[in-house]
Amino acid sequence: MALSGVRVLELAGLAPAPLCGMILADFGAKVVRVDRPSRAAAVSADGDVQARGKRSLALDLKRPQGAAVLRRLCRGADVLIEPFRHGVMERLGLGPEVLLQENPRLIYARLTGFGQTGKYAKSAGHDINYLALSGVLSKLGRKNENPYAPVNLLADFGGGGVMCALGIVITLFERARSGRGQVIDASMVEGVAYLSSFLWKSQKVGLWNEPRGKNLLDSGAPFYEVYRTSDGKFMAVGAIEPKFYNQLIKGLGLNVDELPAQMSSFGWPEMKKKFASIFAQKTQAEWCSIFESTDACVTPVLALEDAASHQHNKERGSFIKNNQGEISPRPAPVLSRTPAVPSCKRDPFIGEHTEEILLEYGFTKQEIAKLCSDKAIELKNLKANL
Ligand SMILES: C[C@H](CCC[C@H](C)C(=O)SCCNC(=O)CCNC(=O)[C@H](O)C(C)(C)COP(=O)(O)OP(=O)(O)OC[C@H]1O[C@@H](n2cnc3c(N)ncnc32)[C@H](O)[C@@H]1OP(=O)(O)O)[C@H]1CC[C@H]2[C@@H]3[C@H](O)C[C@@H]4C[C@H](O)CC[C@]4(C)[C@H]3C[C@H](O)[C@]12C
Repeated sequence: MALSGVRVLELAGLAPAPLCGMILADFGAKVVRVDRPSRAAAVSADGDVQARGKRSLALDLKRPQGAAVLRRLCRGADVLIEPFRHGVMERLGLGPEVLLQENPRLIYARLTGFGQTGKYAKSAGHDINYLALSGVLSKLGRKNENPYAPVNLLADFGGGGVMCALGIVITLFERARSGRGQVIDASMVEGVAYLSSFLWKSQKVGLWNEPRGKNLLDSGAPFYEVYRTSDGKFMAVGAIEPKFYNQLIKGLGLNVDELPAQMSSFGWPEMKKKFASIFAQKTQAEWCSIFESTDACVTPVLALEDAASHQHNKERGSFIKNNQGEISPRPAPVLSRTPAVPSCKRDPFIGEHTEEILLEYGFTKQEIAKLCSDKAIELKNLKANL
C-alpha cells in the first residue's frame, strides 16, 4: 500500500485525531495508538470508534518512565499525532524541540481546535466552536432559523482529521527530498475555513448576497433543496444548470414556460411550495423511477443502512464489512495501483499490543517487565476480556 512502512504514533484523543490515524492505517501505515492505561483513562479509547487497523499501547505519560518510553518510540517513528491542547506535551517534556532534537526526521503533527498560538490556544472546545470561529457556521441553516452544525463533520473531520492527514502526507513527501521532519500546526478553525475557501472566493460573484437560507446553495433555491415524499421519505434536488433544471420540471409534470424564470429569486418561495406539494404526491420509490437515468439531478435521501445496500454503491463496493459484521465506508479515494486495504479485524483493546510494540521498537523483555512494575505501561491480559 502507498504508506507501507510508515510508522505512526497516535496519542489517543477525541474524534479528529483518530480519523487522521485511521486514514493513514487504511493506506498502509503502521499506526500505534498510545492509550492512557485503562485505570487512568478519563476519555478512554472506548470512544475511539475509528480504530480500524491500529494497535494499542497503554502508556502513562505522566510518569517519567512513561514519557521516556514515548521519547524512545519517537526516535524510531516517522509521525507523531498529538491531539491535546497547546502546552500539554511541553508539560510532559515531550514538546517538538525535544522530540525533533532526538529525531530530526520526525513529523510532529499537532491537531488542535484553535492552533498552537492565539488567544484561544489553551481553551477547550469542540467541533461547533471551531466551526463558529471560522465564520462558516454563520452560513449554515435555513431562513429565519439559527445556524446549525452538520453533526461534527466539518471541523472535526473535514477541517481536522482529513486536513491533518493531508499535512502529514505532504510533509512525508517533502522529507523524501530534504530528509527532515517538521511540526504541523493543524488548527481545526483554519482547516474548516480553508475547506470553505469557496464561500470566500464566491462572495464577489453574488452567491451569498442574501441572509442565511435565502441563497442558491443554502436552501434558498427551489431547485437545490430536499423535499418530503408521500411515504415520509425525502428526495434531494440539485438541478442547477438550465439543461438539468428543464429535466426536473419535466419530471414534475410542469411547463417551464408557465413558471417564473429559474434564477429569479423573487419567485423561489412560491416555486418551492409548488415543488413541495408535487413531491408530496408520490413515494420515494415512484420519484426514483421517474428521475432514474435522467440528468434532473434528483436522488433519494438514503438512510445509512440503505446507502450501503443501494445498487450504485454496491456495484462500486463503497461500503465494507469487518469480521464483526460492522459496515462502514471503504477508504477514499480509490487508488488504481496501490489501493487502501482496510483491516477487517476488530478494534484493539486498550494496551492489547503493548508488549509486541515495545519489542518491535527494541525494548527488551527485562525493560518491559520493569516498566510494568513501575506502572508506566499496561499489558492487556486478553483473558481478562473474554
Ligand atoms: C464522541 C464524543 C466526541 C465527539 C467529538 C466532539 C464533537 C469534538 O469536537 S472532539 C474535538 C475536541 N477538540 C480537540 O480535539 C482539539 C484539541 N484537544 C483539546 O482541545 C482538548 O484535548 C479537549 C478540549 C478535547 C479535552 O481537554 P482535556 O482537558 O480533557 O485534555 P487536554 O487539555 O488536551 O489534556 C490532556 C490531558 O491528558 C493527559 N494525558 C493524555 N494522554 C495521556 C497518557 N497516555 N497518560 C497520561 N496522561 C495522559 C495529558 O497529560 C493532559 O493532562 P493535563 O491536563 O494534566 O496536562 C466523545 C466526547 C465525550 C465522550 C464520552 C465521555 O468521555 C464519557 C465516556 C467515556 C468512556 O470511556 C467511553 C464512553 C463515553 C460516553 C465517551 C464517548 C465518546 O467518546 C464521547 C461522547
